[in-house]
Amino acid sequence: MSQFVVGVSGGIGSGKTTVTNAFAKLNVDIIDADVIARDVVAPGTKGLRAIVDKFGSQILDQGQCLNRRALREIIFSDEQAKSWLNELLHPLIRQETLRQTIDATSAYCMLSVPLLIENGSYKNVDRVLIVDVPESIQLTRSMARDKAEEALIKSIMASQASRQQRLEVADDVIDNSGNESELTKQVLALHQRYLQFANAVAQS
Ligand SMILES: CC(C)(COP(=O)(O)OP(=O)(O)OC[C@H]1O[C@@H](n2cnc3c(N)ncnc32)[C@H](O)[C@@H]1O)[C@@H](O)C(=O)NCCC(=O)NCCS
Ligand SMILES: Nc1ncnc2c1ncn2[C@@H]1O[C@H](COP(=O)(O)OP(=O)(O)OP(=O)(O)O)[C@@H](O)[C@H]1O
Repeated sequence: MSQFVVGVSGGIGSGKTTVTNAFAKLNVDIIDADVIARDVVAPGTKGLRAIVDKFGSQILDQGQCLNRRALREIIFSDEQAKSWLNELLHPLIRQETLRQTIDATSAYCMLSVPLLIENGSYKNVDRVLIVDVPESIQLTRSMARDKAEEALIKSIMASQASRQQRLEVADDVIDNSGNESELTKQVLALHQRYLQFANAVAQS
């Protein structure tokens, strides 16, 4: 198991995946809750069976996989449906996240969790890294990436912690309002810092 765990979070479209991809290039093991959230509803899983029982087979696409866009539109306009989905998936995601964290072998590893603040899991990591951009950038980048309506992205943002709440628990902040080369500089500096922390823990 890695000696040191950095929890990474940020609102929708802030750049978590872009940031963790940059750390992965430096051979840091990444455990990504969004990726795990997809695995636990893959065809044949009990997660997908429960979703089909609840919403009917119209929630599947033609290839019998989960139609994620359709489910996204349901849960971010129906509070009860969102709570139901969270209660189904969050324990499954937590269990698999823990398993992958134990398996990580890099000097330090990164746990990328969109809801790190909301679900309290920031208390279980050694350090909290927040990827920060103004809300206007979250909105434009998410809309461009997902070809989504402004109202949908705004309703997802409203269901997440605020920028202020995230910054309050941050140990480190990446400002991702600039271009990718400005991002890379910040990643390289933090990588050196995290290696030092991991070494200090290993020697203690
Ligand atoms: C609703 C789903 C099917 C939409 O899938 P889609 O491929 O369109 O989006 P994706 O999974 O890439 O999520 C995009 C972003 O939406 C936000 N988001 C997703 N789920 C939630 C949630 N339950 N609450 C608040 N924000 C969320 C996060 O910022 C996430 O990074 C999917 O997000 C999902 O299964 N959500 C429930 C599980 C969950 O809470 N995942 C995120 C935290 S682990
Ligand atoms: N510095 C940047 N400049 C321009 N575009 C960027 C930058 N960083 C990220 N992006 C783009 O913004 C979009 C959102 O980034 P990314 O997918 O990494 O965010 P995320 O936090 O993982 O999002 P989500 O919460 O929705 O999973 C992507 O299309 C990405 O390519």
